[in-house]
Amino acid sequence: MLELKNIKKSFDGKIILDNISLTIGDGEIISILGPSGSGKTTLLNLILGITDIDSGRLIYNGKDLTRVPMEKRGFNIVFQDYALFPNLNAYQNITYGLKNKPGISTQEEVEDLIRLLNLEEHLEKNIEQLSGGQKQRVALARTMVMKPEILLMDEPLSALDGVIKESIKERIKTIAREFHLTTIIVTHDPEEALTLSDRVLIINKGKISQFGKPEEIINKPENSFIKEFILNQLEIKKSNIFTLFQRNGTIKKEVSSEAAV
Ligand SMILES: Nc1ncnc2c1ncn2[C@@H]1O[C@H](COP(=O)(O)OP(=O)(O)OP(=O)(O)O)[C@@H](O)[C@H]1O
Repeated sequence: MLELKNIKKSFDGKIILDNISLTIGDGEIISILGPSGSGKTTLLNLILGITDIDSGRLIYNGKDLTRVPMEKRGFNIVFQDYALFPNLNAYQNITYGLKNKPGISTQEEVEDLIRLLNLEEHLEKNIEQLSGGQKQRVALARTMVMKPEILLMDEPLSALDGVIKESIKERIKTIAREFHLTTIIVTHDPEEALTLSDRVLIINKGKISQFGKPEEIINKPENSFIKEFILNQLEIKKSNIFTLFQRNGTIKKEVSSEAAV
């Protein structure tokens, strides 16, 4: 269990995160959702340990990690740009971390992960020969072989589109379930957050706006920010799709106008 207690962070005298308190259960998939500049990445970095917490406490399974350095927390991150080594092939990237911590994953476990992420055919390829989705899977495998206590992901789907996005989303869910791995994902996309996670943490201007299951957020939005910003975005998306369908003549007029309201 990961507990955040009254966490505060300022940069240059400006409060970025204000009194963040929440508890995340083992094996939960959590999305941190909010507009640009709301403090999502800062919160992820505080949990990871690359940014210091000003005040408040971070507790993992009863142990106070607030001042514990990043490398001793046992959490690991998949960065938005994947941060793969361009001079190494896919397999060398996946197993890179094992050089410093040999034996953390057995050969069999590495192979299982490669299979789970469907990377068998791509192991010999250089990084520039991989598609965005393949790079994302290599980055995920590289992080997973290190058996993180908690998996952190910063905008893992933002560089992907359509079918690839859906397939990576499913793989993240599979990995989290299979390994009973607490997974915390930053996103600015409500649809992504609501379809990927067990619970969604919505932050606005550094404060928690709502923290709940996707159905609670949809059915019981707690304040006007959730209603106006988050649900509005979903409505706009829906209505854009229907407008496009209507323009293409691929949907009946009466259905589209009802759904677009
Ligand atoms: N190292 C830093 N020094 C000074 N200000 C910072 C630093 N890191 C972040 N900030 C500021 O903190 C605020 C929150 O940034 P953060 O990156 O956490 O937001 P975000 O919600 O992840 O935004 P985005 O969706 O645009 O990535 C921003 O105003 C940003 O300029």
